[in-house]
Amino acid sequence: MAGRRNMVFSLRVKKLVMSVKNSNISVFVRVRPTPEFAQEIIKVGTDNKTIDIHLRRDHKNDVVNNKRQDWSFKLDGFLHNASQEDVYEAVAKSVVSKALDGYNGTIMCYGQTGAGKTFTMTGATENYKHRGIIPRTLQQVFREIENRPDQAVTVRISYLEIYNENLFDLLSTMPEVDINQDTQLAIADDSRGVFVKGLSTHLTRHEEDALNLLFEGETNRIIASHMLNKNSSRSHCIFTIYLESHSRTLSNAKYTISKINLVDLAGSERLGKTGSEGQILKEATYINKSLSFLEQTIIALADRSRDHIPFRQSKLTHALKDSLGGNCQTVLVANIYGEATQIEETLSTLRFATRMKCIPTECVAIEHFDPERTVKNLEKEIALLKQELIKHDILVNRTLVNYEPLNETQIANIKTQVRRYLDGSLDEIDIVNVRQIQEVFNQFKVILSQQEQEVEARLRHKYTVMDKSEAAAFVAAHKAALSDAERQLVGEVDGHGFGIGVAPLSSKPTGSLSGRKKGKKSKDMSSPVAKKEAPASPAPPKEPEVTSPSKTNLLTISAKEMDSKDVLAREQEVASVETQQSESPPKVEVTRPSSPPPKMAAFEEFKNERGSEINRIFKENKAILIDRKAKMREITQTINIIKYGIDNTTQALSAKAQERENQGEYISDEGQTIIDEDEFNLIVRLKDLKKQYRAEYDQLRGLKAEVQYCQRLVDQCRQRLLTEFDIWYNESFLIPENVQNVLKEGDTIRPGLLPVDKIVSLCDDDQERFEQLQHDLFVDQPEAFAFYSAKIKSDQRHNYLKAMAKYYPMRKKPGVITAAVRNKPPSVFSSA
Ligand SMILES: Nc1ncnc2c1ncn2[C@@H]1O[C@H](COP(=O)(O)OP(=O)(O)OP(=O)(O)O)[C@@H](O)[C@H]1O
Repeated sequence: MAGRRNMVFSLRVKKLVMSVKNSNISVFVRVRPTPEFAQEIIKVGTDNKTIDIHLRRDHKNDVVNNKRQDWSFKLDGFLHNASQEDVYEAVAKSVVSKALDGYNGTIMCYGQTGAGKTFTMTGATENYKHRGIIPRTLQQVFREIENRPDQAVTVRISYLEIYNENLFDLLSTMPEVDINQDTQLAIADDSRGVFVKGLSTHLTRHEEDALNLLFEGETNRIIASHMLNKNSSRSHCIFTIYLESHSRTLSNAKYTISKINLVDLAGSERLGKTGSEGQILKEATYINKSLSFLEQTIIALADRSRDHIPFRQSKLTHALKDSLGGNCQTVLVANIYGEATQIEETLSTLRFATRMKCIPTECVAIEHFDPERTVKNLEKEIALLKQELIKHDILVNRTLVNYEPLNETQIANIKTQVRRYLDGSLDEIDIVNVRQIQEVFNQFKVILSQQEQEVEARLRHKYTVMDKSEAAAFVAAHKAALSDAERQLVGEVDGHGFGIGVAPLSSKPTGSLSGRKKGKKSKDMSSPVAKKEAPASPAPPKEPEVTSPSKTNLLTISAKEMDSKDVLAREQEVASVETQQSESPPKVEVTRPSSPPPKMAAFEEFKNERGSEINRIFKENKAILIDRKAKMREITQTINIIKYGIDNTTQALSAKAQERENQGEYISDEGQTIIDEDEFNLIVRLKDLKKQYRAEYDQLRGLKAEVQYCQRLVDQCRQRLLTEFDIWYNESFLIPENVQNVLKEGDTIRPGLLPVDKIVSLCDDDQERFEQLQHDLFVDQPEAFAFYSAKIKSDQRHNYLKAMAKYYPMRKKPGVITAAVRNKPPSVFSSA
């Protein structure tokens, strides 16, 4: 479990996992030498790994378990009467060796007080042979370092004591430790793993340095036990060796970090047995607690289904978090007494050891990368590759190619080249190197994105942008409203369905059934519908003045063209309006009809009025379409005639050939077949016919493309005409004029695009109030009219904007661009 968690960690920090070793914690049992070894009770298997405990019923300790007599434990080795060296060989040697390869290692001694834990871990100082695992480990570490000349290994050491849940730095007395530093130790746990905050670590270059630290720690342990009145054997001690191994080859940026924890646990005997009290009781309580937490942690670690491991329950388990299985080679030495009298604690120790053995390990060596070395290596590599490239260029006669990053001048040059290439003044852009190619593409991208922005800006300027749902609603409404007119008035390709007449804006009729504002727009009161609604029309409509472009050129309604036409038209109209305002006598005010006219009649008027220009284009395009179709028919007929001629001639030739065959062929001296004149003429004719056929067919193909193109233009015109009509109709008959006036200043929305019911309902109340005010004020205070009028208009405007709030964002969003062109005159809402 812990191993899996460690794996996740290592991947997160992007280190390289060299190899994974899956196994369990190794457990050895070491018996303290005794002449009274209980041979009948403790039996060791021939494999030296199996330990059987057999208790006789009459044994005085059978109170331990009077039901069970036999226990069997399977461990990794039984060390009886083993020398310190043998113990080290069996327990520690490979762990230490692996630590230098980057694997973490932990060796731990567990057992009852006096069973030999400290002897095993630290050993005795009187006799060199009795030195324990720690001094031997230090020796092995420095020897192995000496044997690895290609590696630069740094060794650091710390020594921690945990006594009654308090942490002590056993090396805090070393001269290099800053005594002013906060000595409060705390176990911390972050992405680097577990460490003790405030614990001093000491760089050591020799075995002797390291041993000094060990002894300093041991001494401090004893002194502290006197000063603080604590029993040194009642604490847990963790001696840690930190290793960091770099390659001496500078080009190798990989390095490993590992640590070896050497743990001497406090005596594990049970509280009840000691019958202790006071200080001893307190110590025993802490030890028991921490050891039982250790046991719980071990049980949890052994259970692969457990997600949570209670490491933080005690200082000991927390400090050993990354040393108990997981990404660590862990070895436990279970120290026991050999005497029968201690069998109870021996059994307890063996049970603990067996549980420990179940903890899985997934030991991983992690390679780190030294960033400085990596950068240096890459720089070297780049320099080398550049040299290679220069040599290569010389060999293929490509001199003076620069591989450095492009400077601003070079980029500007490339930009100019790309622009010239795009406008056609440069045929090719010579390839120089990869950087230049990349910059060329980059410039293409820049230009493309600039153009996209420009196009979008132009479209936004020209069209009202609606979001899709609005557009769909609009189209549906549009279709419904115009279905009658559409069926009857548009869509006939022969051109008879439209009353097309083009009236220049300057010569617009003066009256209109739409009853629009005086001076804003000419009114055509002579239209049939208008006559019904307003019979006193003052002027008949003028004949439209057609200024058609050359018939040989197709008329398109590309956005650009329409723009220019619209601008021209608007300018003309403005001029016309100004002229009317300054020169013409005031026209008779024509009021808007109380109910909107039928759309069919209105459409006729529209085509003569605002829609005249587009109607003209539509008509001309359709005329061209009809002409091209007629030509297509003609050519098709011609082709059919030629085909008929080809078939006949081919038949005649076959007959001639058959005749020749029947009569016997004449062969010339050169071996060629001789034919008569008729046959010769037939061949010539067939050739001519085929030539004609090909020519006519090519012409037909061209015409076909032309017809398709014309058809598209006609369709576009038709659609545009309908859309404009719709807007015009709404503005002219459905949307109250005051609403249009109010919105005139806002100038960004055309009312023809909005659902009419919404517009009307917006201003009903305001309109009523306004009329009432007008009435009252004109009577009493005519001079206040402007003020109140402005106020009312402002209120109306705000009401409108409030109601329209939901329409505003949609114009900012990219969406469907509708054909509601804003720059067609005259609309109080339209703007260029
Ligand atoms: N294998 C051994 N060979 C010789 N002497 C030993 C051996 N094991 C233990 N002893 C001796 O037994 C005594 C108690 O051993 P030690 O202090 O190592 O026990 P301990 O388990 O560490 O006890 P504590 O829990 O009190 O620290 C010491 O005097 C030690 O020298």
